[in-house]
Amino acid sequence: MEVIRLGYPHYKDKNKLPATAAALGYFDGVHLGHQKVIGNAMEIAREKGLESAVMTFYPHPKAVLGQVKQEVKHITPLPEKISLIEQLGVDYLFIIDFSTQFASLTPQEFVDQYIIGLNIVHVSAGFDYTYGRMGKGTMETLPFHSRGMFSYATVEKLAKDEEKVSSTKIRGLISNGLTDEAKGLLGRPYTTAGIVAHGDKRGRTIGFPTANIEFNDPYVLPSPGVYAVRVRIRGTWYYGVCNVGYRPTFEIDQPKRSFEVHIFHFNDEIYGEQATIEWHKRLREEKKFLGIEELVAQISLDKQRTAAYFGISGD
Ligand SMILES: Cc1cc2nc3c(=O)[nH]c(=O)nc-3n(C[C@H](O)[C@H](O)[C@H](O)COP(=O)(O)O)c2cc1C
Ligand SMILES: Nc1ncnc2c1ncn2[C@@H]1O[C@H](COP(=O)(O)OP(=O)(O)OP(=O)(O)O)[C@@H](O)[C@H]1O
Repeated sequence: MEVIRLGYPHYKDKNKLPATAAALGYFDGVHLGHQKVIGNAMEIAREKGLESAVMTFYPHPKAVLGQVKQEVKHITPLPEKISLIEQLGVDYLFIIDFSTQFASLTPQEFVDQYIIGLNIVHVSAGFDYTYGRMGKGTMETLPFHSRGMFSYATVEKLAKDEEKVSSTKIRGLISNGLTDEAKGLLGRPYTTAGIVAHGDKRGRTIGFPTANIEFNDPYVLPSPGVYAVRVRIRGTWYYGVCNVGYRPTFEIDQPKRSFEVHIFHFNDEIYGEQATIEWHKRLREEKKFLGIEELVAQISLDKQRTAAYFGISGD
């Protein structure tokens, strides 16, 4: 897949770009609804003998337009979005630098400069796609703005339990601990990539060594609790059980949520290495135990439940 980054204005010569069928949207999460839209563009590309493309934006429009104060939390920070779109088999990815100048283009200017001007000859987008200043352009206005220069397909809503599959919905599920439901809308388990940091080394003393994972990318993170997970280290997936939270039993008053995974059948020294957590099922809330013995008994149970969930041996 060729990645083409563009600003505003852009200086691409339309005649040097292949004719593409492109899917348009922000695509955080590359969820099943997004896959339907991208799949539609790829199918039409095949039928019409075009290259397939996706057009997305960076950073998030809400961050640029000042609708959210903090950094926008993502299901898939940009590198992961790129890799997932590539895995779908898309030929070209246009990433437009979303600036206030770009956002102030009228719908017609956006269409002229970023659709017709990029040699996109077919557009696939969802029923609720909007474009141009204040999102004034919609799939109803697209025929008018197209000037007859490209074809278009409106992809119908993909819903689950009568609710639209959306990035917003999935972010809500993850931050409420419903990672198994998020899996059903993403079409794959939710993953977050981080680095193994030094913890307090208390885990070893209680018989359950843990890897303390720090996430530097702006991920939506699961709520406090204990989760059945898989962890990828040096290219190998392991099963594990992860505690998310503040470890109230130790009354350490830590301000930051920690992510500690006890990895099954694993003893290597991995500080500073990359670790990707694949979030499966939340098993329980994080609790304050009266003593270490109670905590240890509970962690043994958590391990057993995790093993049962994955259908593996619990030793
Ligand atoms: C599966 C699992 C469940 C845990 N559940 C809790 C809990 O409910 N409450 C709590 O205070 N700590 C809980 N812990 C966190 C332990 O307190 C933590 O692993 C210990 O403090 C070691 O941390 P350290 O290696 O950073 O020193 C859990 C840890 C694991 C691995
Ligand atoms: N469930 C869905 N069914 C059909 N099309 C969808 C669906 N979800 C998104 N799309 C389309 O996919 C493209 C990307 O959408 P967008 O990035 O806005 O995702 P979203 O999940 O709708 O996000 P948000 O929750 O922020 O509204 C758009 O063309 C949009 O219309």
